[in-house]
Amino acid sequence: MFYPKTPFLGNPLLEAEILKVNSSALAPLLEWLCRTPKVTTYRVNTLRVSVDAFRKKVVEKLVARYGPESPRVYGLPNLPEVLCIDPLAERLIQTSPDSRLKEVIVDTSCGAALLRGAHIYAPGVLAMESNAQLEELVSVYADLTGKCKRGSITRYDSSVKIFLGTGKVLMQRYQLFNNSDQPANGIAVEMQSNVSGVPSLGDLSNEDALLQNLPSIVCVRVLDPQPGECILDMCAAPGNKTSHIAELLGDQGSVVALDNSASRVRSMLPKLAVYNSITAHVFDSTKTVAPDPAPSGEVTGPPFPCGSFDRILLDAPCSGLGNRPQLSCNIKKPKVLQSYPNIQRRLFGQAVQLLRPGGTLVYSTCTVTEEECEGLVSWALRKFPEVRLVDATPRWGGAGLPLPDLDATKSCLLQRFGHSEENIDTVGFFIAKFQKES
Ligand SMILES: C[S@@+](CC[C@H](N)C(=O)[O-])C[C@H]1O[C@@H](n2cnc3c(N)ncnc32)[C@H](O)[C@@H]1O
Repeated sequence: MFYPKTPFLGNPLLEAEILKVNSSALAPLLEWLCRTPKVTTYRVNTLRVSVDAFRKKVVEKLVARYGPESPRVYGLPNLPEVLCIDPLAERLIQTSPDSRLKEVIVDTSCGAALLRGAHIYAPGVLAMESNAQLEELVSVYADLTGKCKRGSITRYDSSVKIFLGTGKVLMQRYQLFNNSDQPANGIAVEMQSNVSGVPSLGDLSNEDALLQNLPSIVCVRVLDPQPGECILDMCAAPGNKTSHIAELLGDQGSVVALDNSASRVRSMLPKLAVYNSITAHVFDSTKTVAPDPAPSGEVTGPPFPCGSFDRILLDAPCSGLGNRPQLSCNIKKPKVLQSYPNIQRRLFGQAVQLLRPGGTLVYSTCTVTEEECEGLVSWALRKFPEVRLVDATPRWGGAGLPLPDLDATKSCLLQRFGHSEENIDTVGFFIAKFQKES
C-alpha cells in the first residue's frame, strides 16, 4: 500500500534548501515527518480532577470499544499531569481496505487527525460515493495531491490516494454537499479503525483534560511557573499552554496572554475565563515594550514597562513542520519559510526587555528547521549578552543540533524532539531556556 516518504511530494528545493540538514539525514527526517506518533497524550487539569479519575473514564471508553485487548493507559515520571494511551496491538490493526466498501476521500489535514485517533468532521470530506447509507461502513482515503473535486460522486482514481482506515457513515451526501449558506458541520464518519493503530476514540478533551502533544506539556514544565508570579505568554492562541501555566500556578498569580489574531483570541476566551489568573488581549507582541518613560499609574494591559515579568513564554509563530503526520506540506515556497526567523527575532528582542533581571524566558517552536531553532538561539546569545542559556529540564527530548557557534555544552542544554530520538515518538518540537542576568 502506497504511503508518502516526504511531505513535500519530492520538491527537492524545499527539502534541501529549507530544512538545511545534510542529505544523508534528510531522507529519514522526511519519512519520519510523514509517519504518525503512536502514543496519545492528555494533560489533566489537576485543579479540577485527579489523573486517576480521568484515567478511569478513558479506560472505560477503551474497554467498551476494544474489550479485553484495549491498549494500556499510564502516567509518566516527572510529568504528573500527563496520561498516555498506547496504540492497539499490531495484530488488531487493519492495514488494507476491504474492496467491497464504498469510498470516502478526505483532505490531508483531516487525514492526519484521523491517523491520530480523530473521527471525520464534515468540512474535511472531499468526496463520498453515491448511495452511501447511514451506518454503512466505508473505506477512507486521503487525497495527497489536492486534485479530488469536492462533492465528487464517482470513485476517485489516483495513484497517490492513501488508505487511512474504515469508518461508519453518520452524514450522507445530501447533508455534506448541500450548497447552502450554512456549511455542514459535525461528525460525518465515525472511524472504527485506522492504519496507524492509534485508538479511534475521537477527542476526549473537556474542562478536565486536554488532548495535547507531549513536547507542548514539557515546554510549560521547562518554564516552571511558581505560584504568585507574573507571567507573559507572548503568542498564546489557542491558549493550550496558557491554561497549563495557570494550572501550575495553582491559579495564584497573573498570566498575561497576548496574540495578534483577534479571531483566535475570541475563540480561546471562553476556555480561559474559568481561570482567575489569566487576562487575554489581542495585541501585536512585537510592540509589547512600553515607550520610555513608561506611563505612570497601574498598568492593566499591553504595552508593558521593561522588566515587568518573572517568566516569559515565547511559543513563536513558526513553519510548523514538526506537526506529524504531515501527509502533504502546505508551504510550497522557500520564501515563506525564510520569513519566520525575522518575526521570531523581533519577538525575542521584546521578550528580553520585558523580563526582570534574574527572570526566565522559554523559546519554543513546533518545527524542525535549524534556522528557527538552534539558529535563533545562537543569534540570541550573540545579540543579548544579558541572557544565558540554562538547562531545559525536565528532559524528554534529545540535545539540540550542533552549530559552528553553538558548542556541544550549549546544545546539550536544549531540547529537540526529532527523528533521531529513540525513546520517544512524538511531534517535532524545540525548547530553549534562558535566564536574564541579575
Ligand atoms: C505556535 S502558535 C501558539 C500556540 C499556543 N502557544 C498554544 O500552545 O496554544 C503561534 C501564535 O502566534 C500568534 N502570532 C503570530 N504573530 C504574532 C505577533 N506579532 N504577536 C502576537 N502573536 C502573534 C499566532 O496568531 C499564533 O496564534
